[in-house]
Amino acid sequence: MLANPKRTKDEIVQWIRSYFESNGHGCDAVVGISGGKDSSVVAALCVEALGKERVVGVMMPNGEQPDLDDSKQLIEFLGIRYAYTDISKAVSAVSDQVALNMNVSDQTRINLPPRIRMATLYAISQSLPHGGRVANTCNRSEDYVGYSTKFGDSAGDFSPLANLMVHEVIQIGYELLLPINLISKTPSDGLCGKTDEDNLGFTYAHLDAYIMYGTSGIEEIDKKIASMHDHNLHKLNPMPAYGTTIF
Ligand SMILES: Nc1ncnc2c1ncn2[C@@H]1O[C@H](COP(=O)(O)OP(=O)(O)OC[C@H]2O[C@@H]([n+]3cccc(C(=O)O)c3)[C@H](O)[C@@H]2O)[C@@H](O)[C@H]1O
Ligand SMILES: Nc1ncnc2c1ncn2[C@@H]1O[C@H](COP(=O)(O)OP(=O)(O)OP(=O)(O)O)[C@@H](O)[C@H]1O
Repeated sequence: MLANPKRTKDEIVQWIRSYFESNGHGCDAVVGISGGKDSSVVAALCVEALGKERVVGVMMPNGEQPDLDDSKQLIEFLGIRYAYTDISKAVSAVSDQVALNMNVSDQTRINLPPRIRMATLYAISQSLPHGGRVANTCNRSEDYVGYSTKFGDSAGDFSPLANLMVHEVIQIGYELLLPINLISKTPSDGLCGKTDEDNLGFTYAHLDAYIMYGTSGIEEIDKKIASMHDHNLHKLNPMPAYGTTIF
């Protein structure tokens, strides 16, 4: 629990400002807007840091998206510029070509859309007149167990929420006065139709308790979290490389 959400919010806003001063002077922040709390909070933080003129929200439905109105609501609420790109043709083009060679696995079906979204965000970012920097919207809880697609939604140029657990992101959302329906929405990856908590097999409350206190209070869940953490650390660590790298 953040002791002082306003202070943390102000610190992140300042951090985003400094990031852009040294890494993207004059360019725009590009945020994929799913209509969930993470992208809503990231977009709002960028607006506070850079001004609404320098934030571009990108809606990327994979065909029909039942909660598209939530993305539109956020974009309207913040008054930011936006782009709309239906990724379904790109997703099926890649998957159809793979299918000519082998069976397309469920793992591929789940992770291809976030990777196409990543490519889309960079395509938009690099086409902006003043250039852009792509926001990563992952939070600490998701990162802890690797609940993201490697080089998909785990990618980005800067990551404002990487050190905030889910319940802390919600606190920041309230601090930013974002619409309650977006902040309190049940998290889902929008990929397989299940909620995050169904997929994970534990709640974010369990996960955040484990991160804070070393236990969720349930031994079986603790083992699962520890195992996911170990198995997915490769998503956060730099890519192993042969030899000694000199930069
Ligand atoms: N030990 C290791 N060292 C280095 N690399 C390793 C590795 N093990 C796998 N890999 C590589 O990583 C790949 C697997 O990683 P990845 O492609 O990410 O796939 P994976 O971890 O299997 O799946 C991603 C999970 O994240 C969930 N997700 C995705 C996107 C957004 C959200 C959300 O709600 O925010 C959730 C999704 O539902 C799914 O459960 C393997 O194919 C392999 O290339
Ligand atoms: N349909 C979409 N349109 C635009 N961006 C998307 C879309 N789906 C996912 N994204 C981007 O990928 C990130 C991860 O999305 P995901 O749906 O997996 O949920 P999440 O981690 O719970 O995030 P959020 O709370 O923002 O929904 C989002 O924060 C957003 O930036």
